Amino acid sequence: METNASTTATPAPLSEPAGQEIPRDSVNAVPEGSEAVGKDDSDLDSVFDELDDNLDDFDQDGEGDITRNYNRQRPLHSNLQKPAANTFASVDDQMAALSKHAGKIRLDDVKENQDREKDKADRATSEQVLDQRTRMILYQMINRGVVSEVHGAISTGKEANVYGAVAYPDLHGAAVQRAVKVYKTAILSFKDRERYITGEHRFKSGADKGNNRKMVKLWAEKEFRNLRRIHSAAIPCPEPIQLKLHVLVMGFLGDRKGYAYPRLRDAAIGGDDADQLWRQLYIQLLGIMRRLYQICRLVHADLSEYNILYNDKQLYIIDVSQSVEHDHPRSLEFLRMDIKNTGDFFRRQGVDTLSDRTVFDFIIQSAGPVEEPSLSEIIEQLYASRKPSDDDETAAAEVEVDNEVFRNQYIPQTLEQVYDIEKDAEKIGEGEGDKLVYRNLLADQVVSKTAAEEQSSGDESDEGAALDSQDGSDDDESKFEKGTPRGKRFQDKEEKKQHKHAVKEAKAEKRKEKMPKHLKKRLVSQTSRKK
Ligand SMILES: Nc1ncnc2c1ncn2[C@@H]1O[C@H](COP(=O)(O)OP(=O)(O)OP(=O)(O)O)[C@@H](O)[C@H]1O
Ligand SMILES: [Mg+2]
Repeated sequence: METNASTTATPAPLSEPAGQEIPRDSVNAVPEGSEAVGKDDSDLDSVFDELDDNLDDFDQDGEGDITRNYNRQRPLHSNLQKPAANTFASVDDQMAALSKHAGKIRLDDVKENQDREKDKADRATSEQVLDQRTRMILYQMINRGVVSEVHGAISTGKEANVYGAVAYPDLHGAAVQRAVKVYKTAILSFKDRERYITGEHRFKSGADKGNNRKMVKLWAEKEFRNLRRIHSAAIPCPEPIQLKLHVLVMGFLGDRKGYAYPRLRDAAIGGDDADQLWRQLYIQLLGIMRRLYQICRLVHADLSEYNILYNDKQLYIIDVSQSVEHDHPRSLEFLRMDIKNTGDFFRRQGVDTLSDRTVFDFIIQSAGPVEEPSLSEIIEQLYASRKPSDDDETAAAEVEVDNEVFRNQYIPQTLEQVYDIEKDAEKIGEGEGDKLVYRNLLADQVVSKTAAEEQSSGDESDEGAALDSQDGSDDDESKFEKGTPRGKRFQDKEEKKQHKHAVKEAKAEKRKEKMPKHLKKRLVSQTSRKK
């Protein structure tokens, strides 16, 4: 049956079925460090190593509709490869069969965004731009109906190209736009990206620096998983649709004609109420950042006006391949960078921004709401509680100074990294724990697990599961306000306020006397080590 030697050498099919962990170390039959693409058939084995999962692929992430639609659509694809035939076909045969889709990849069909400068050189045929493996993956996706046609590049970047695509998920339905992100496999810039992977528990096996192709696959995987989480948390972002090696298909953020929404940087926001809208968008973004952190347990780590798309008063988060878990050893540092970059941008638009420190605390503080409109209300309260200054200029200068200090402050991520534990412990003992930059991470703040964490804990194996936190923010808060009686008895506002005040005072009193257990433990062990 198998006449072709290269097929005999094909490794056992590695499937990436629906909603399951994507294998971290899936082995491609690619020699280490090999970058030449399409040299021989064995090089394409990894593309064809999932021959029998044609239909399963559609069922990921609760994409049951797509499966149904696809099945309904099957008669249309009269010349579809049958899974059984597929399984035994040689790579050559499959390539020949799939190549019939060549005409459906028309990269010269570029939808240019008026605001985006696009070089003529970007327009190119798929043969010139896409390597053979990428083309095969796209043909396979076309064969399976994930996309029907791939059009021109929406963006050509250093690390990835994003193409517009069209799909017909419904038999007689309208076309839907999709975006296909193709990571470039022969790039060096991925090398600096290791810092995002190292320390990430989801990628314990780490990055194999010797093999760019594996590295790039890891990035695509990371982006796909992060998108799933973010999308499940109902944070506006592209819907993750399918991943195959270094090719990621996602929902298209743009209009029906195939024009992508502009990046926030290019958004045409003008008119009389522009200032108000910019402020509104700033507040919206702070809420998104908090939700990312608290619900998705992620820090974007490359958040800026370049990785946010804008349409109709709504921000969309994109480009999340480098996003890290909040227990990543450098996540707080990345968060601080995100706060700085986005804050700088909004300040340039004339928005009166909060200080970086205030934003940082707002994002990482586990207590408090994670849903709108409560999020925006809290932010307004943060504005209202700012120290009054004589004039705007003084206020801005003060914020600038505080930002500088904050940006240069050392942020310990774990107690292991606390620079001078004795001194910090003393501060806490003297009731000055509030001055510590990591105060929101101390045991008395992170009471046990937060509601958000409870909701999302264990979702590693079920990333697609809804990280549902839609229930009222009051409920969320109640979980944090340990010991705060709620209900009718406290409905009276004044009484409630007094009670809150009393609890706060009692807590402060307690803090004065009590050193957090883990700090104490560490102190004790340190002292005993010294002896
Ligand atoms: N789902 C999408 N819908 C519409 N446009 C998209 C989508 N995803 C990405 N884009 C467009 O493609 C551009 C690049 O995407 P992205 O930021 O994810 O890639 P990148 O990793 O930054 O690539 P590079 O760093 O190589 O430029 C975005 O600025 C955006 O204009
Ligand atoms: Mg980007």
